[in-house]
Amino acid sequence: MTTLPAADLQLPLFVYAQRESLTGKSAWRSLQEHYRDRARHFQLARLFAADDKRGESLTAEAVGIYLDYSKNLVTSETMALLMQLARQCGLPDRIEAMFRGDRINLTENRSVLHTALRKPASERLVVDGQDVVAEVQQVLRRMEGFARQVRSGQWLGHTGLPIRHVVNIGIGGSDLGPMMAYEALRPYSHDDLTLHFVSDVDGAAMLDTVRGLPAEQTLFIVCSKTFTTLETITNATAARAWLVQQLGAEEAVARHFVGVTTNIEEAQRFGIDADNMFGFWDWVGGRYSMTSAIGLSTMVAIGPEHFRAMLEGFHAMDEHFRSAPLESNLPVILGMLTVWYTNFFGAASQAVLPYSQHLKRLPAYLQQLTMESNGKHITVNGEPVDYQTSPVYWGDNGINGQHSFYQMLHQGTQLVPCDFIGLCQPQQALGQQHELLMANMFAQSEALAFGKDADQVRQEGTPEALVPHRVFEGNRPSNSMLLQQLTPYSLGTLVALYEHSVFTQGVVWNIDSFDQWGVELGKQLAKRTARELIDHQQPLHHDSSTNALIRRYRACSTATQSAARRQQAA
Ligand SMILES: O=P(O)(O)OC[C@H]1O[C@](O)(CO)[C@@H](O)[C@@H]1O
Repeated sequence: MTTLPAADLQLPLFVYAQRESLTGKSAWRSLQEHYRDRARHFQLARLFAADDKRGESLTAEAVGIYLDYSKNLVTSETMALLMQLARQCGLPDRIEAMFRGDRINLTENRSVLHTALRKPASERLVVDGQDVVAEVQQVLRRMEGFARQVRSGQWLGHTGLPIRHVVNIGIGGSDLGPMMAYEALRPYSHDDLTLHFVSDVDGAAMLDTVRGLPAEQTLFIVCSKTFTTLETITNATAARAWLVQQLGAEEAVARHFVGVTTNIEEAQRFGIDADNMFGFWDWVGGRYSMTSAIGLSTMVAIGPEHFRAMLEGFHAMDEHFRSAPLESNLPVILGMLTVWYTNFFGAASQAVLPYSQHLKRLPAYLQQLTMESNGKHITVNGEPVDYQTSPVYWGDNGINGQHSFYQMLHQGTQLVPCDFIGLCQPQQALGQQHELLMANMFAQSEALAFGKDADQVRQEGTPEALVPHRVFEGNRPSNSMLLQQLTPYSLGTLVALYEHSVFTQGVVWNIDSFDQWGVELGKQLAKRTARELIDHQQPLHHDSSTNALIRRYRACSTATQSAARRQQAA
């Protein structure tokens, strides 16, 4: 955690703080009027009936992603007002400031340069006297050398055997991106290598993973930006003990552990060899780090060439975000639509529904990206907001969702804008199953938008008593995104699309999307509580609920331990 002297914060705050509150801006007030007088009465069926080109005009396309936002509760007037709001919030300048390396992470006084991680090697970006692109490329080349050795079987374990299993130990941004990418790009993965991910400090996670793994062919990649995260260090310590016990030699650690971190000293203290360390920089936020060395497991799985293709996809979307007019800028459109539903329709959540088995971890990845970034109620000026910020992002593989929570999307009482994501071509075809999959995606967005009225239900011969139950009101908004195919490149474009949508929202809400102070208190309390759970003599000074829970836990665990001892003795 960085604690900054107040003086350090003066300059950036002065530059970026918005003097006029969001709700005082003229575009905000125009949107309020627009909502009150017109938009809250919008009916998608009527909007489509009035304009037979709507399904083609309210679309945008860039770097291989086709975005259809016509099934949203908007008109071209709404979109124009939203873009006006984005401009009044200074979005174009803020985009430039981020790409330039200004310290836009105000509360930590840091640049935000994940976009530099995917810049082509031929470019330069000098920040604080350092060419960050050159530094990035240097680490990438080391990662490539290492990945090639592991993939080709040249990197040998302690007993001289090649690596067959790679265990990524990390949590949050040091886990979710690599895990999501591994799932998404399985068809690109090396046949002889299996990746595993351990994040949870629940011992079951590590035990389940190592059970049956051949230690002599297993490599652990310990990923932690700070190298102080309790869960990761605890799991890495357990993994090291397991390895040493299995192979009977402390020296084995050098061939079976690599570290990815910004905190080289701490990783060395842990026992990771300097040669086995891959660094990155404090200007890469954890949830924005899958294109840094945190992506080492991804690179080992899919190979350096595919990893570079993924970086190119990210970069293509970065450039689009930086240069396209706001009106046709995919991340801006997506971000401003979220602002529209959150702040004017009062939507509290946003569903992400990929129609792709391989994108099944995308919603989990996006939960951290969106909510750790924008789940805040204090503006960069240090004042509480008087409007809502991040909605709850949630979702699952769309087809599975249809048989689980879509009932609520269609007939529940809450408005839940949906992002449908589909592919024109499957990674691997199986008969006509892809057509069936995509038919479902198109059908769901159509059903949500247009529903089915009582007359239609009656015409189907439905008994009168059931009619109200079988009516679909429709008018439920969604975006549909089509990618040609799921490739390393297109995955990069998709993830960068959401990164920049989150940025857009954060700029409008005038919050720092790049800190995460809200995770600290729980961590501090857990440390103290862990001591109390281990040492039952420690006095308890919590509230009465927490004290009672701890006492109950102590009693249960003591009883279980005594029973286990009795069983052993018998
Ligand atoms: O990579 P680290 O430093 O272990 O942090 C892991 C995760 O923990 C968090 O700091 C939240 O506690 C995330 O922002 C981060 O991605």
